[in-house]
Amino acid sequence: MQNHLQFGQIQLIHNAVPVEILSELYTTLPKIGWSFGWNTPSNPHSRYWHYEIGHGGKKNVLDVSDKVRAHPLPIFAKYLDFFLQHLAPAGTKILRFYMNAHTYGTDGWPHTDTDRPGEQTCVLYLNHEWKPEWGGETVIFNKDKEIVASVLPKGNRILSFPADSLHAPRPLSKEFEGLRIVLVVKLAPADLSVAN
Ligand SMILES: O=C(O)CCC(=O)C(=O)O
Ligand SMILES: [Fe+2]
Repeated sequence: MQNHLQFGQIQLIHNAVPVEILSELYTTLPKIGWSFGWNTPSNPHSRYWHYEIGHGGKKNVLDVSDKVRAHPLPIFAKYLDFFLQHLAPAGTKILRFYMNAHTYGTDGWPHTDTDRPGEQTCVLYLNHEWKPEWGGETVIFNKDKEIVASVLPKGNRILSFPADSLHAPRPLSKEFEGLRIVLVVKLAPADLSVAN
């Protein structure tokens, strides 16, 4: 089914990306110059690894697709085009586009991605293999701060959820010796007012 991503829903899309795009992403990952120190305003002390592609911050309401397409590594434009053509509803705007990575000890923290209602976050997981004992789930909370979704970061799945809902990447266990990598795209629907 095409363009089945729905704003306002929590959705987990399996085998989300075609194998050509996925394998190019995997071969690109070792070339990424990660920088350490990214954090979420809800806890500036909880820092982790980050690689910026779209250069849109939390307050951004403008489409950053052109910046993604201008990135020197062409795979990000390929992912973006696939995403817009096959997953996102017509007219979707791309507000943010980046990669994050966590190692053991660099805990995620509960946060919202925006205060503006109607936007959506899509997390593509980029670890080939994931074992339950490694932890690192993404959890999503409801308004009563109860967990309503908990998803293991298995490669080639996209978790899509309303960007103003509280969520967190959970800590990794000491057994996990690698990088837990995600490519995150934040979206606004075609008809969303950008007045706020
Ligand atoms: O890594 C995750 O599971 C979630 C990422 C996230 O919440 C974010 O980048 O805003
Ligand atoms: Fe987030």
